[in-house]
Amino acid sequence: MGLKDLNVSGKKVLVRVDFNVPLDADKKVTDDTRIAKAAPTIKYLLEQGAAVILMSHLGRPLKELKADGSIDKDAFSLAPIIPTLEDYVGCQVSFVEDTIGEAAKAAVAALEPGQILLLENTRYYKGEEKGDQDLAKGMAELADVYVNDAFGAAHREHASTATVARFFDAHERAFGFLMEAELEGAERLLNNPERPVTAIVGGAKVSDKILLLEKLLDFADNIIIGGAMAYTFSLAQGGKVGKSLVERDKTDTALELLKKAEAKGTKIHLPVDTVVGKDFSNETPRDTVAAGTIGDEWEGLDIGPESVERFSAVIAQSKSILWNGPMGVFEMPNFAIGTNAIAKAVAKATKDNGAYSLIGGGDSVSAINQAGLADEVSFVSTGGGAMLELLEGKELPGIAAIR
Ligand SMILES: Nc1ncnc2c1ncn2[C@@H]1O[C@H](COP(=O)(O)OP(=O)(O)O)[C@@H](O)[C@H]1O
Ligand SMILES: O=C(OP(=O)(O)O)[C@H](O)COP(=O)(O)O
Repeated sequence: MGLKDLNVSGKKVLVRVDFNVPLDADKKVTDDTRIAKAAPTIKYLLEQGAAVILMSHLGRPLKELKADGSIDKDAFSLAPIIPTLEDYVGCQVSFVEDTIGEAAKAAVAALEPGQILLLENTRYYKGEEKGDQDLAKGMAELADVYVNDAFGAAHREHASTATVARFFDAHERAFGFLMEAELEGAERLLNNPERPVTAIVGGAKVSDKILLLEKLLDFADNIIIGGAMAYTFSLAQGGKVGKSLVERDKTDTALELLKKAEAKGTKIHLPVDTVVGKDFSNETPRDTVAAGTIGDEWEGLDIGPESVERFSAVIAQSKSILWNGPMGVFEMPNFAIGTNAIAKAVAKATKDNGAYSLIGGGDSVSAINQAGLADEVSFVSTGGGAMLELLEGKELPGIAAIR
């Protein structure tokens, strides 16, 4: 059922959004794409006379607990995003410091049609990531209607993205406008993409994404690997990776992937050089070294110039391009050069070669915005892992639950 088919007038509508946005040290939103893209659904619901209850996760609070084992509420509260959200929806947003329970119920009871309430981070509850029934029931009790517009989290079978939908009848649940647009954006890559197809994968979520790469072998002609992902491959091939971010238990997976790629005729392109730093800061001393020769005191923070040249040549030949995951720590200007150069190469292939280019992922979108090239690619997706899994041919849990 589409959003416009729902009867929402005078109803309380629970909307799962993905407001997992990057925040700086002052808690300012540094890239508001996910908020901007969720706004049309929220505004439509308000115009129809609904009271809107928003819920989202932010980061991974249970994986980064404080020393005393408690949740770091200064780091993971959704409250700091409110000013940005208010700018986009054009009205005040109230906030409750819980996702379910008495405080949330009271805040919802006070909510009038045309008003918005934001619930606190869904991941403060252990049950969220387990898809817990009781937690989902607590969420469902707050509303008459459920809308899922959190494409970026649609690959997670969590209480707020999947389980909760099952507490609503078919005429009480729908996708939001962003979710619909994302599915359309993926369509062109899913259905007979023009070849060669090149997937560019980088970023930091190595264990999340390394298994997805195997599925991409069926889909892509070329896979370019950069970011932290590349060091796990380098280590697997016997290279020295110093202090670089690696996942040692994934080296066998990496080697198997290289073998399978060869058997399937998919070309894997790994960096041949890397920019290293002494520590994880912009001002740290830096150097460029051959891949696999990183000294013990150094960590890889960007791809090097020779890799940029080789990757750009592959991108220039491509007719369909999927990119998730920055090539380096682009948040630090000294290590953003590789990511910016690849962004330029993707924009150029789109313009000169008529390639269809899709870029997805919270940080990847932030990187393309930072490079000033978001308008020069074909489609900017709010999902990274979600988009990769969709293109893998999976029905995402967040989508299945609505359907
Ligand atoms: N070599 C590297 N070492 C450490 N972190 C890296 C490296 N390269 C990229 N990153 C980090 O990866 C993060 C993005 O990863 P990820 O979450 O997988 O991407 P997305 O949000 O686009 O899906 C960025 O914050 C970036 O700084
Ligand atoms: O940022 C997200 O994913 P992405 O990094 O793949 O774009 C989503 O909000 C999902 O977050 P998660 O990977 O912690 O489940």
